[in-house]
Amino acid sequence: MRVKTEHLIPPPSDRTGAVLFQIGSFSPITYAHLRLFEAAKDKLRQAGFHVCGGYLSPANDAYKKSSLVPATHRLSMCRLALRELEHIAIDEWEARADRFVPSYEVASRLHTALSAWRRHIQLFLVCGSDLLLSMGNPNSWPRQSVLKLVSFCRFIVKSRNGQKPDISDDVPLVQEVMWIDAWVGDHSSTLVRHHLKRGQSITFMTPKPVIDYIHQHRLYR
Ligand SMILES: Nc1ncnc2c1ncn2[C@@H]1O[C@H](COP(=O)(O)OP(=O)(O)OP(=O)(O)O)[C@@H](O)[C@H]1O
Ligand SMILES: NC(=O)c1ccc[n+]([C@@H]2O[C@H](COP(=O)(O)O)[C@@H](O)[C@H]2O)c1
Repeated sequence: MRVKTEHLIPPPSDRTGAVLFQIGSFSPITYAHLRLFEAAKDKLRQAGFHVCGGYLSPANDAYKKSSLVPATHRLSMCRLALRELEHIAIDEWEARADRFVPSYEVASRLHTALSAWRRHIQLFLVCGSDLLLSMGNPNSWPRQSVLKLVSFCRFIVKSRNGQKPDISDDVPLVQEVMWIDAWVGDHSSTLVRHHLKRGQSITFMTPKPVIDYIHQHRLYR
C-alpha cells in the first residue's frame, strides 16, 4: 500500500516542512485527537516550520487491547472524523497488516515516502504525555523499538491529566520533546465508551457522523 502524499502542502524551497502523525487505538476517535493535530500545527508554525499536513495510523487488531473494536470500524470512524480536518489522511497500512506493527515501522515507512516526496521534511509524532510515558516501560516498549522510533521522528507532546514527565528521568531514550501549550481538552476514548455503556449522550465528544456510525453498528454497548 502506497503512502498518500496528495493531501500534503509542499513546503517552499527555503523552509523545512513538518509532517505530523498520530498512532493509537482510536476506539473511538474523539475531538481530543483532532484538537491534538490543530494544536501541534500551531506550535510548529510558531517554531518556524511550514506545516505540510499529516497522518493518522490506527493500531492493528493484533495490538489486542480489550477496548479495540475491529480495525474496519475504527478506520471507518476515523475517516468520518477526518472530514473535519484538512491535510490529514489516514494511513491504513498498520491497521490492515496481518500482524502487530511496532510504531517504528509506521514511522520508517512514512519517513521513506516523505524523503522521496520532498527534501527537508521533518516527521513529528504527535501524542499525549501518557503515550510518551509508556515508552519508558520496556515491557510494552522494548528499548530497540523506542530507539528506532526516535531515529525517524521528533516528538510533539501534550501534557495529559496534569502530568508533565521529566524526559531525562522517565523516558531518557526520547531525549527531546516539543511541548504543546494550547488547549486540547480532556476527552478520552475511555470516557466515550463509559458514556455509551451507561446509555449516556456522547454529543460533542466526537463528531456527529462518528456518533451516528457507533449507534448504527451498535458499538461499545
Ligand atoms: N485529551 C487528550 N489530551 C492529550 N492527548 C490525548 C488526548 N486524548 C488522546 N490523546 C492522545 O492521542 C493518542 C491516541 O490515543 P488513544 O487512541 O489511545 O486515545 P485515548 O483517549 O487515550 O484512548 P483510551 O482512553 O482508550 O486509552 C495518544 O497519543 C494519546 O495520548
Ligand atoms: N513496540 C511498539 O512499537 C509499541 C508498543 C506499545 C504500543 N505501541 C503503540 O502505541 C499506541 C498506544 O495506543 P493506546 O494508547 O491506545 O494503547 C498504539 O498505536 C500501539 O500500536 C507500540
